[in-house]
Amino acid sequence: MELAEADIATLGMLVLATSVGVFLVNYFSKINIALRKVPGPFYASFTNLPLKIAVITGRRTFLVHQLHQKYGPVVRVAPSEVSIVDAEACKIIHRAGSGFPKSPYYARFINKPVPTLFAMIGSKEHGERRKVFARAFSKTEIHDLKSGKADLLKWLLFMATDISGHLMFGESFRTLENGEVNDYMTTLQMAGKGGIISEELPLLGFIGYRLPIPAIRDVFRANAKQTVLGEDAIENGIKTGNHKRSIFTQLDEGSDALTRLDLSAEAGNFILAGTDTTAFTLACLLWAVLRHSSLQAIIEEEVAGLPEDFNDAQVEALPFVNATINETLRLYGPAAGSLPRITKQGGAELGGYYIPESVTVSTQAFTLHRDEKFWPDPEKFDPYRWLDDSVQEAAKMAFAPFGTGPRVCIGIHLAQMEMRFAVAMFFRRFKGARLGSESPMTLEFENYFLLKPKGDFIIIPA
Ligand code: HEM
Repeated sequence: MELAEADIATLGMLVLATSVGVFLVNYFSKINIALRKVPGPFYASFTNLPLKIAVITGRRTFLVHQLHQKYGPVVRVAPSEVSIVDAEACKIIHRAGSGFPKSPYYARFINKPVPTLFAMIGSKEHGERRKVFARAFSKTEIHDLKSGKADLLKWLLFMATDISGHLMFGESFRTLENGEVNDYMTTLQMAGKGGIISEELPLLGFIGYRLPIPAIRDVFRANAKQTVLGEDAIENGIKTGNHKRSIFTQLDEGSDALTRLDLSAEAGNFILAGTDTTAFTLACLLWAVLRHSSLQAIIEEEVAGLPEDFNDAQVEALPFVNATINETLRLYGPAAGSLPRITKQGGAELGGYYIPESVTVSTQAFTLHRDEKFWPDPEKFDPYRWLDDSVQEAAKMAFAPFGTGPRVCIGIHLAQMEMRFAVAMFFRRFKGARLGSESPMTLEFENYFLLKPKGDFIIIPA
C-alpha cells in the first residue's frame, strides 16, 4: 500500500516535472519569443488546450471571433497559431505566389493515400491538378451539364446530394424522389465531425473506431466509409456508362495522369465540399427571408417575372435575389471559419506584426464579414446593402465566402448556380410560405470546419 502511494507520488512528480519542462521549452522557444508582441490571451503562449476544446465541441470559429473582438485583428490563439482578419493581411496570405502553403490541417479531409485538390499542399502539384479540373467547373461547362409541412434542411440536403450525384457520377442518388436519407447522406453528415475529433484527439478516434456501440462507432468510421461509397459510385458509373455524363468527362489536359484512386478520392472530396455547403446556405437564406415578409414579397415579385422555362442567366440578372444570396453568404457563409496556412521562410509582416516562419496563420471570413469598417450594422441581415454601388469596395476587401487566390473554391460557379435556381424555384412555387413555430428565433451554428445551422427549419406552404 505504502509502495503504491510512493509510486503515485513519483508519478505525480514526473507529470508535474514534464508539464513544467514542456511549459519552459514552449515559453522560451524561438517562435514564442518572436510571437510575444502579438496580442492574445496569456494561455495562448504555452497551450492550445482551450482552442482544442473549442474545436471538438464545435465552437472554434466563435471562440476565435470573441478573441478578435477583445484583442483586435491579429490574435495569437495557440503557441504557434495566429488568427488574422486584417483585410490587407488576408489578401497577402491568400494571393497567388504568396508562399503561404495550406497547413497540414487539411490532411484530415482525405482518407486515401493520395492527396486531393482540396488538401494538396505544394503549389506546383496543386496548380497541375487545378488545371485538370478548371474547365469542367467553369461557368459554361456547369451550365451545359444540367439538363403540408416540410423539414427544409432535409429537403435541401436531398437536393444538393442529388445534384452532386449527377455531376460526379452521372446519376442522381434520387433522394428527392424517394424522400429518404440514404447511406451516403448519413455518412457525409458524420464524416466531418468524426474526422475532426479524431485528428484533435487521436486516442479517442482510435477507441471510437473500435467501440461496439454503432451510434458512436459509425461517426468515427464515416470518413473511411465515405471513400468506399465514392469508389462504389465511380465503379458503378463506369459499369453503366453513366460517368460519361459526369464532370469527370470534361477534364482537361493532364487528366491521363489521374489514377482510378485519384478520381474516387477527388469525387469523395467534391461531394463532401459541395453538398452541405450549398444546403446550409440555402437553409439560412430561406430562414432569414421568411422572417422578413417585406424581403419575401420583393423576391416573390422578382421571380414571378421569370418565364416558365427560365435559365440561369435570367436569374443571375435579378438584383434582389443575388443581393440576398450575397447577404446570406456574408452573415451565414458555411465555410467562414479558419483557413489555416503556414508562414513562409523568413516569416512575414502581417497586420503590423512580425510572424516568424512555420507558424500557422489562419484567416476567418466569419469575423471579416462582420468588420464594421466595411459592413455598417454588420449583424443586420440586409440584402439592400448589396444594391448600393459603394458595396463593391467593401466586397473587394472583405468578402470571401468562397476563399480567395489560387485556392478559391473550384465549385463557386456550380454553387452559385445551384443556389440561384433553388431560390427562384422556391419563391415561385411556395408563394406566401411561412416558417413553422418550431423554427429557431435566432441562428446558432455547430462548427466542425463547416458552420451547420442548428434546429428544425420547418416551412408551412401558404
Ligand atoms: C455555398 C457553397 C460553397 C462554399 C461557401 C464553399 C467555400 C469554399 C471555401 C471557403 C474554400 C477555400 C478553402 C481554403 O482555402 O482552405 C473552398 C474550396 C473548395 N471547394 Fe468549395 N464551397 C462551396 C461549394 C462547393 C461545391 C459545390 C464544390 C463542388 C465540387 C466545392 C469544392 C471545393 C474544392 C474542391 C475546394 C478546394 C479548391 C482548391 O484547393 O483548389 N465547393 N470552398
